[in-house]
Amino acid sequence: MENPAQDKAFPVSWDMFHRDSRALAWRLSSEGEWKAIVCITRGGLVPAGIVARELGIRTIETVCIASYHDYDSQGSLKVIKPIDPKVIDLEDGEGSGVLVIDDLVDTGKTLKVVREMLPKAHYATVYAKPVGVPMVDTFITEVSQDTWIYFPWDMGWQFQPPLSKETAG
Ligand SMILES: O=P(O)(O)OC[C@H]1O[C@H](OP(=O)(O)OP(=O)(O)O)[C@H](O)[C@@H]1O
Ligand SMILES: O=c1[nH]c(=O)c2nc[nH]c2[nH]1
Ligand SMILES: [Mg+2]
Repeated sequence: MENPAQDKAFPVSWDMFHRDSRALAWRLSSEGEWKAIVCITRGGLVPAGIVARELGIRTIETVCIASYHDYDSQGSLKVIKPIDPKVIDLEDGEGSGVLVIDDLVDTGKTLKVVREMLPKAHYATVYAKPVGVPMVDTFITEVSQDTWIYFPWDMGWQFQPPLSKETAG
C-alpha cells in the first residue's frame, strides 16, 4: 500500500520492467552457478519468471509472505508458506547456489526474514531503496526512499489532465 512519506512517483511500464529484469539476469549470469530460484511472492513472481527463462533455471520455489499494513505503512510480516526443505537442502542447507528474487527492496524487512531461512543464498531485486540496499546482493536501479514504485500489474489506463488548467477536449 502506498505510503504518504513516499510522495515521489516512479511508474514502471511492462517494457521497462522486462528490460530491467533482463538486465538483472545478465548481471546474475556472471555471479554464480544457480541451482534454483526462490521467489518472494507476490512481487517476485514476475522477475523470477524472466530471470529463470534467461538463465535456464527450471527449479523455482516460492516463499509466501504477507505484510499487514497499518495506516498505509508496512506492519508485521507473516510467512504464509515457507521454503520447501528440498530446495533448502540442495547444497549445504543454508542456501548456497540459490537465488532469491523479489521485485524491490524498500526497508529490507522482507529480505531480512528470508535471509534468516537461507543465510548463504544470493539476494537479488530489480529495484532498491537506500535503507534496503544492505540487505540485497544485486539490484539494477536505485530510487530514493521517498519514492513509491508503481508496478505495471498494479496499474491501468487513465485519463491524464493537462498540466495547464485549461479544460481538455
Ligand atoms: O523491503 P520491504 O520494506 O520489506 O518491502 C519490500 C516488499 O514489499 C512488497 O511486497 P508486499 O509485502 O507489498 O507484497 P506483494 O509482493 O504481495 O505485493 C515488495 O514486493 C517487496 O516484497
Ligand atoms: O508497489 C510497491 N511499491 C513500492 O515502492 C513499495 N515499497 C514497499 N512495497 C512496495 N510496493
Ligand atoms: Mg512482495
